[in-house]
Amino acid sequence: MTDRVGVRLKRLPHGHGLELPAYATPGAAGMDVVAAEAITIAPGERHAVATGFAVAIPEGYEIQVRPRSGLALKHGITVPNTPGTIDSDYRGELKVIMINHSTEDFTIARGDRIAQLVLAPVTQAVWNEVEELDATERGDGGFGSTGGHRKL
Ligand SMILES: O=c1ccn([C@H]2C[C@H](O)[C@@H](COP(=O)(O)OP(=O)(O)OP(=O)(O)O)O2)c(=O)[nH]1
Ligand SMILES: [Mg+2]
Repeated sequence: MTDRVGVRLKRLPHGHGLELPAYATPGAAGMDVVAAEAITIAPGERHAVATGFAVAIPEGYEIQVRPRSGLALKHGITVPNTPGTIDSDYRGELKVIMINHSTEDFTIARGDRIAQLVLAPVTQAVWNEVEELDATERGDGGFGSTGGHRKL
């Protein structure tokens, strides 16, 4: 059974009349979020698209702003800072940064589903500074040290 967590949401004046972010299917991880403004994003350009609402996420959670795969595959439209981070103490308008990686203008109408929001638990780290770290088989090998993407 999926956990459900209440999140306070405040519509801003330009958000009235819009659909609230919603899960498209019962098992969806993300809520599709709609644009509160109409905008055309030219090739290579980016824009912080208004959503028309602000939220107060419970402490211990964040919202991740993720791209929609359909927009990415069909139109080259994605979220350059994916996953965008909405902090639990942020009270400003939630915005979706979108970038057009295609060679054609991409037009967003008010009410279009532009991205998805995932509520996720947050664990904060506390540093325990030490002189030496424990040894491992990998050690400091990284960035392809175990081999490339294709076995020759
Ligand atoms: O896609 C995003 C990313 C961020 N934000 C808002 C909510 C978030 O809590 C705040 C700060 O985001 P982040 O920490 O990613 O940006 P920053 O560049 O570190 O700015 P700041 O110094 O304000 O933390 O901006 C959005 O509305 N959409
Ligand atoms: Mg920050």
